[in-house]
Amino acid sequence: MKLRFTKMHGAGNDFIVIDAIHQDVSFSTEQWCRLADRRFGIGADQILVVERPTTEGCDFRYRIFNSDGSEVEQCGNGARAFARFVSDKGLSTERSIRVETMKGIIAPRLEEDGSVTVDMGAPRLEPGALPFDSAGLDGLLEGTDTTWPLQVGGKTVFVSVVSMGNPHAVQVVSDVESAPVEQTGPEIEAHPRFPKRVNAGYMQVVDRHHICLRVYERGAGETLACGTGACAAVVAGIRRGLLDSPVRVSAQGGELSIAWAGDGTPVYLSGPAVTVFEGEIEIGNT
Ligand SMILES: N[C@H](CCC[C@H](N)C(=O)O)C(=O)O
Repeated sequence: MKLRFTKMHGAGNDFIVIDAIHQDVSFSTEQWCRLADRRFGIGADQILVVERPTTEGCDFRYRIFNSDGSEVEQCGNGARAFARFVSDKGLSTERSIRVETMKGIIAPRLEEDGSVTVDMGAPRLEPGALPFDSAGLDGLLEGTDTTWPLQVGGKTVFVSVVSMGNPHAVQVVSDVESAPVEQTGPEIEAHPRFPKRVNAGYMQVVDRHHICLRVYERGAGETLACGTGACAAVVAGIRRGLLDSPVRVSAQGGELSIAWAGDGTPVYLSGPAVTVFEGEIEIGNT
């Protein structure tokens, strides 16, 4: 079958976006992987699928597939691209929309300056939300209840665990450029204390309103930016008394802005959403 798609990115985190309202899109894991493959397919970190809503009061349903074919709960950079896509394609005439995901409802808003701001919902910090197996660990590091000692590469690293719908383990490093992302990212992603795996964040605190961040993403490897990773890092930094909202997040692919007013309130993610090209691809039946 011929599949129409749009290639997009948000701060270098790149996506294939598919209108599944006007196309039949029910692919196997292998087909998702082939589409995302940078040599045998189109190439992307994630594939974003636009569907009709199943929840009252929502405008769309938003499904997310990592490049390894795994379907996941949330994608922050993708939410901005999603909002730009449905507007540009005339699927919505509203500047603000409500979108249901596997884990909750998000609300992207198209801004006058071309950026997109997303209400990503409230973070969850209890280990069971990720899930994270904290059995036998003494998590109260520096008086926080989000930071836990994790055995990685024969050493103990202290990670803050935050769920933005999807799971994040964020550590503070002195310099992101020299952080062991490639060496320890895969081990943290697949760590047995994260039964559904985890996104591994490495955050350098520049000042109380600015961090640099790298993320080794679950199911995709290191990406040039990670929206939910930026949310999780700022939440962790604020709770550890290192940051004050709003926070500028410098990723390798661009800048994001995060605002959070504290426990029980939503995290707001702002940043770019760029269309790169439109395309069609012939995809086999298996
Ligand atoms: N790899 C993530 C999904 C994509 C998140 C990221 N691209 C973002 O912008 O939030 C996971 O498996 O939870």
